Amino acid sequence: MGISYSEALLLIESVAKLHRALRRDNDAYIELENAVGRVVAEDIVSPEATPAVDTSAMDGYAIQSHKTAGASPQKPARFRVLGRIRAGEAPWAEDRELSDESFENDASPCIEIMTGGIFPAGFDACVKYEDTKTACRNRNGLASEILVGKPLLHNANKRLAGSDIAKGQVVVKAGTTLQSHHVLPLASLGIEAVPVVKDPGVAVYSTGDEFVASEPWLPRDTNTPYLISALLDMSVSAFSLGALSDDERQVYHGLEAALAEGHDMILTSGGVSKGRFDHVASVLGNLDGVHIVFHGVSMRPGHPVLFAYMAAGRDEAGNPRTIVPIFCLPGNPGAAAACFRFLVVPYLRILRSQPSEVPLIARLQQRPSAATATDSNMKASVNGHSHIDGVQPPPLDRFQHGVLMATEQGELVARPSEEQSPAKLGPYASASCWIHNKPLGSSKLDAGLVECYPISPGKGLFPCPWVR
Ligand SMILES: Nc1nc2c(c(=O)[nH]1)N[C@H]1C(S)=C(S)[C@@H](COP(=O)(O)OP(=O)(O)OC[C@H]3O[C@@H](n4cnc5c(N)ncnc54)[C@H](O)[C@@H]3O)O[C@H]1N2
Ligand code: MOO
Repeated sequence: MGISYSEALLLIESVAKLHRALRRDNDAYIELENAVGRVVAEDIVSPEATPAVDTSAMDGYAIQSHKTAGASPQKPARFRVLGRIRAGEAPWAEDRELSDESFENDASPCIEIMTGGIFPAGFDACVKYEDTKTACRNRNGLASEILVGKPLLHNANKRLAGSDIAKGQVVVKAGTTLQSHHVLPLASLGIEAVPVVKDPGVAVYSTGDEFVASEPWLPRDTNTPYLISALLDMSVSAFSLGALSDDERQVYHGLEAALAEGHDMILTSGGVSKGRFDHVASVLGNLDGVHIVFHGVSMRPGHPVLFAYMAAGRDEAGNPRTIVPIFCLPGNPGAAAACFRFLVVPYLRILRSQPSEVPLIARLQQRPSAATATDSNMKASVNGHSHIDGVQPPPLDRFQHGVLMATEQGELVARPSEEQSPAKLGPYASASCWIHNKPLGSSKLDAGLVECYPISPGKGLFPCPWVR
């Protein structure tokens, strides 16, 4: 009958945490530009405050704002231009050569300044060119005196030193998957290399005679290409080990070889249910050092799923030196996909120090026919197990693919795909989310609300077409 999905997650978490602790030494620094897609291993802390100095946010004139108090178009404040500051120039020095113009009236000083120019000491605001009038020009035709027709606030159009990132601030948290937008603050701090988690290498086997041969009447292997691409989508290295036939000895030698090859994880699909040629569970039970954690989870699809690990070597404290987790996913492609998304992905996230995913909460748009069919299924059989033995099965978690949409009222709505059979793959082409229907009474959500996750594990954003 297996265990509940929440129990399975707890077991996965405990193995993954131990595995993570054993791999921590492999974290390394890599160049910022090459780190996009990688998971940050430890908090990245700002070594300094930015910007380093006060700069101008506009092209115009650095002035003392109090000199504009009471200014109006009829009674503008008058400034004489002492000089010019460009971006990239050293800070304005008091004794720098000033304009040789002689001024006939009692104007206040100002300095022409370009966006990004270092703000000169003693001036506290920048008046944009557009808000000034030129009163006099020098021999070169440049403004030597300007008029300002409205009051300016203290610090207007000025970027203050330290106003962006503070020294010691955590800029990117450990567990973040680095994306290009993170490069903006990191590059501004001069950070050229970042600490990243060593990505695991995952080996993938298909099982089944139907995938060893190639005949027109045989189905195509969909699970291995899917698993490889979903792993790559998460920036995890993935290798196909091909297909194993439904022969017990072949399965044994195939798994034994994969375990010896030093992969960080092994995924198989097929051969874990109750069929006469389903050898994966019995083979794993006979392999040295392999411990089966669970076989069977009360989830739909995917209930035959198996999770095991091989522990190798022991340190002085008795902890294994290496752990190789083995997820044996059910053969039906929809079941393999759901088990990957909701059992393997949580394991990989812990292994890479990523926080657990936070679902979007949406209103479930249930079709009347679907609700009736689900209810009757649930009554007849939970999880493929009938109640004839009188033992109550664990509560059932259901995972459906579908589309997540936002209404014009701003409400998120999850619409399950019409067809949810684990052998039908057409609906995946238009699905954008997984919908997690928790067992009755186990969800903290209001009735009618469900948790939704991106259909692709590596993407944090949902495509959200508007409902028309
Ligand atoms: N008596 C029972 N029979 C079945 C049960 C059960 O509880 N009692 N569970 C059903 C469920 S649910 C699933 S899911 C499947 C899983 O079975 P296996 O993991 O043993 O998978 P296979 O028997 O090898 O294959 C099942 C099905 O999936 C196709 N398949 C397998 N691998 C691939 C692949 N790489 N790419 C595409 N398709 C694949 C395979 O051809 C079969 O059609 O068991 C049910 N039976
Ligand atoms: O794992 Mo099966 O495909 O639940 O239906």
